[in-house]
Amino acid sequence: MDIQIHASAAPISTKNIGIEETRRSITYHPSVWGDYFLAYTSNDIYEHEEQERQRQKEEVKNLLEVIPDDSLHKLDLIDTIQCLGIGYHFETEIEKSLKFIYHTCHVNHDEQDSDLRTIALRFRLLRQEGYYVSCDVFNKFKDHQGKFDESLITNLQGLLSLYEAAQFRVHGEEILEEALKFTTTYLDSSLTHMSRQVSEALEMPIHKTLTRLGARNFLSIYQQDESHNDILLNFAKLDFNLLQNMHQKELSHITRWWKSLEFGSKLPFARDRVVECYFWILAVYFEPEYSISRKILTKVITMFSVIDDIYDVYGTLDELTLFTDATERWNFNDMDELPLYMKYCFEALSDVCVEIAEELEKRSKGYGIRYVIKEMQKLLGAYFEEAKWAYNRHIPTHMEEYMKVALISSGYMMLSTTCLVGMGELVTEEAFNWISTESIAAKASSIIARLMDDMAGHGFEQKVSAVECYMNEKGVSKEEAFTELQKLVTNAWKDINQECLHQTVVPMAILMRVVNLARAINLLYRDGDGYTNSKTKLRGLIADVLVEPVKI
Ligand SMILES: CC(C)=CCC/C(C)=C/CC/C(C)=C/COP(=O)(O)OP(=O)(O)O
Repeated sequence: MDIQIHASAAPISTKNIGIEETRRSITYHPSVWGDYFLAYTSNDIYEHEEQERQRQKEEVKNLLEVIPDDSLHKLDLIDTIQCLGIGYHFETEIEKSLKFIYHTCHVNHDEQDSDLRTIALRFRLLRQEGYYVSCDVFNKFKDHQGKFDESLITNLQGLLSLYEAAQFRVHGEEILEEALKFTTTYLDSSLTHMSRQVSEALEMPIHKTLTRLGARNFLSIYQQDESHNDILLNFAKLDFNLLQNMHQKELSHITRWWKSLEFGSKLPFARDRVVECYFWILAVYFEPEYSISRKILTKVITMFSVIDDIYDVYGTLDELTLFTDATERWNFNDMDELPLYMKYCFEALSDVCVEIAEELEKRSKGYGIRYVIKEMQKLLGAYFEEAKWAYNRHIPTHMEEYMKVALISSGYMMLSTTCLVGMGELVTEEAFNWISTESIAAKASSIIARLMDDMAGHGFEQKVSAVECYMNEKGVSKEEAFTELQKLVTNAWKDINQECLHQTVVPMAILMRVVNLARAINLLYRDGDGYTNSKTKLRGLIADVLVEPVKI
């Protein structure tokens, strides 16, 4: 762990004590990347590479057209295309095929002659697309005692497919709970030629995998598979590298913005994690059409990382009161009372908001800025509430009291709302309204973010967390609290799965941003706070996606 908490860390009353002595302080490790990405200014994609991409894309499209929708090969082809991270090129074709597959498998009840692998694969591909398929399709794999048939344990492909399908379970689907236990037990103990694929799946199922990381891993697994298709493999490699080029260039631009703020000298106490923030947002959208969204959301999350450090670490209670008041009024002319470091921060945040407003105006969606700023203000208010708890050494007596504030302070409601910016025609006032008030998935994603962050930070973060609240309220041990909070995280995933099966007022493309936010937090926080301590695991993941090209 690379965080050092200084001796004067405990929050204390500021009365009669010099401001500097009352400040909490934590030393974070410096940026892993520094100016590394600045160099990628002009790695333009050459015309001949773009032409080659188009040519190869047509070949893959032909494959999709040639294989009929009622053939089992079609399921495999769609799955491979999606795992290789190139599904975004063929959304229309895949959507059309899955629609056909959904209607025919429903109407014909033709499950009788399909094996476990096929049924589970079809189930997953359809649920991924938002189609409800009953989990009763797995009943036939149970024995007369109502348990999964032991003979299935030699069918590794089937088990793996069932394991991946079970990730899409919603509340009350007992058979999928059993399926998950059954498959995990046997996959865990399997040692076969499939072992790399199995161990990667156990580590991170497809449902929770970030598209770019998943593509990178699957590319090497697929390449080693003797039955691989060269058309798919070559296109996926080329596309991976061309996208990487584009992302590097964006990151160069964002690094320049970050350096221009000079926070390293103006707010030296704050975490310097702009590259990690970009990676976080790349998980939310990686496609070329969302370049502006990525730029904006990376700036927003980077700003809130600094602001989080102001509230959690550096700011005194008096300063935080002034800052919260000023941001509540959102008036940049009345910053005189703020300490200089807060002025710098507020100015930078305001500039980002002006950029957001301009972007929305360009597309005649000017109303969106109201929603964005309102969510930011709610977030700042929640940060302030938590700072007061810390200063007053208050631990909420009930989880309900804590979660009311902590769900907002997770920042995920604000990010879910702001991620609509730059999403073009998909964005409507209804969508803004729905995400910020009604979406079950956005709330679930916030629960996942808050609880995973609290479990990861337990024991060394100085702020109140769900772990202490739960232990206090229920009178249980830390271990029991972790088990229960983990269950809440699992349930939140079921909420997300459920909402993705309903026809909501927003298109699936919007809902997927919220799902992707949950995937990002799961990756970054499941083995501790991988964001703050980004020198080890996260550094490698960033290198895989943003530094190392795939060997052609
Ligand atoms: C993890 C999380 C809740 C992320 C929400 C998204 C968001 C606004 C990210 C900005 C960076 C940030 C505050 C990371 C969490 O730091 P931290 O672990 O110090 O967060 P905390 O102060 O809320 O515990």
